[in-house]
Amino acid sequence: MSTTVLVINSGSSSIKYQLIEPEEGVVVASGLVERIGEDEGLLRHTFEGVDTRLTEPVPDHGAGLRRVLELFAEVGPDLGAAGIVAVGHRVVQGGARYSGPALVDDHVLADIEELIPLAPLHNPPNLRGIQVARDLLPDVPHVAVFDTAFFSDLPDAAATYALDREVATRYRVRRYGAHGTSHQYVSRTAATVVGRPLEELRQVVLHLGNGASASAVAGGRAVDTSMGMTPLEGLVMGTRTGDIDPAVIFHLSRNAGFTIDEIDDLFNRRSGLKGLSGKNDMREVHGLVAAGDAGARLALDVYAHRLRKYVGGYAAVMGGLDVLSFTAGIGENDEIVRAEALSGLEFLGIELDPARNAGRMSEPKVISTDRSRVTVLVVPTKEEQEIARQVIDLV
Ligand SMILES: Nc1ncnc2c1ncn2[C@@H]1O[C@H](COP(=O)(O)OP(=O)(O)O)[C@@H](O)[C@H]1O
Ligand SMILES: CC(=O)OP(=O)(O)O
Ligand SMILES: [Mg+2]
Repeated sequence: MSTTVLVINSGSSSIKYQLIEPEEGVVVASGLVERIGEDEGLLRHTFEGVDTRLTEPVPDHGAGLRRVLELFAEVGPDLGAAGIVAVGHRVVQGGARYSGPALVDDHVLADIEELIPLAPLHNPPNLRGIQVARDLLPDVPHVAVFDTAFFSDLPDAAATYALDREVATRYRVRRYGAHGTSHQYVSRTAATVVGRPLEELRQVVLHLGNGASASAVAGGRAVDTSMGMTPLEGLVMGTRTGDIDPAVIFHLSRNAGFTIDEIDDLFNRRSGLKGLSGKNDMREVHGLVAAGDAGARLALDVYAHRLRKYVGGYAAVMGGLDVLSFTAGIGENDEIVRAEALSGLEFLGIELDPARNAGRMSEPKVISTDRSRVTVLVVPTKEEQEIARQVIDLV
């Protein structure tokens, strides 16, 4: 029986999981619980090429994870006999304390709980996932792998808000970033794909999923990233505003009678693509655009405009650009967004090849022309496999 790691990625409304043989890079089983907390939850469990799909209410992340472990017992593989040496947990916010993975103990749990204000949508389900998994699999080590770790040594100029220093220090207000496991994996993989040393490359990574973020990676080190103190800042996302003038908060509070919680809900859950078009899924936005919907067209324009600003800004931060990679649900699958995000950036040396850009990618692929000065790639992210690798390194 080979060594396996169970990886649990508890998102704001979903749980993704994989049972992985890290040395061989083999995914033994995988699955997804979506729409947690809604009327009907969706579950998919894949083992030996067979998909088991279920629709049933999943009230919260604890219930979702218990159901996942039942599915392992019902459909296989048997977790007791699967050779699990550790469980890896994605945790979004590790604050300034964690620059690498950590063996979960009571101190680490207390830290994750204490950091909830800095990732209110993500750390609570992450914490719940760890608690339930520890109860159900008490005999193996559990490891937390933090989204913020890759950004823990961001240059001060990029990490610091121009805010009163005493207030910022006392309340730990700075930029922590997120999606770091993905940005790290993709930037390292991109160097391999272009066949050049990581140390030589100035890279931009665009992680475009439901949450979305951009990073500038110079010589393998993150030098800037678009998510800030929380995963609300930066790019336009499925339901989040990304960058917005903070004075909008004062305005809505003073002049429109919104409470702080209502503004939080508005910015995090009712904005972004959903706020502009009514749909948070990019596939549905395209459907509306094709039917001539003006709100959806504007949503796509705002989305692409924001991306172009970040690409240009990060090229300026690094004094040039060698490699740009797209990843995550939209980045891997959406040729229209990829093309619109880079249109007009020929002056930076970016030239997309329409034929190479066409279609959905499940393997790393070059999508720029041979004469493009910047090599543009699609690199499917493998957050779960990267987490498993870091877990094995630690235990
Ligand atoms: N074929 C596709 N074309 C365009 N967008 C897609 C496609 N498939 C998925 N997406 C987008 O990817 C998003 C999910 O991305 P993913 O990286 O799985 O996000 P998360 O990890 O944040 O849940 C969906 O909300 C949708 O907008
Ligand atoms: C940090 C973050 O936004 O994560 P996700 O994309 O999984 O919501
Ligand atoms: Mg994700």
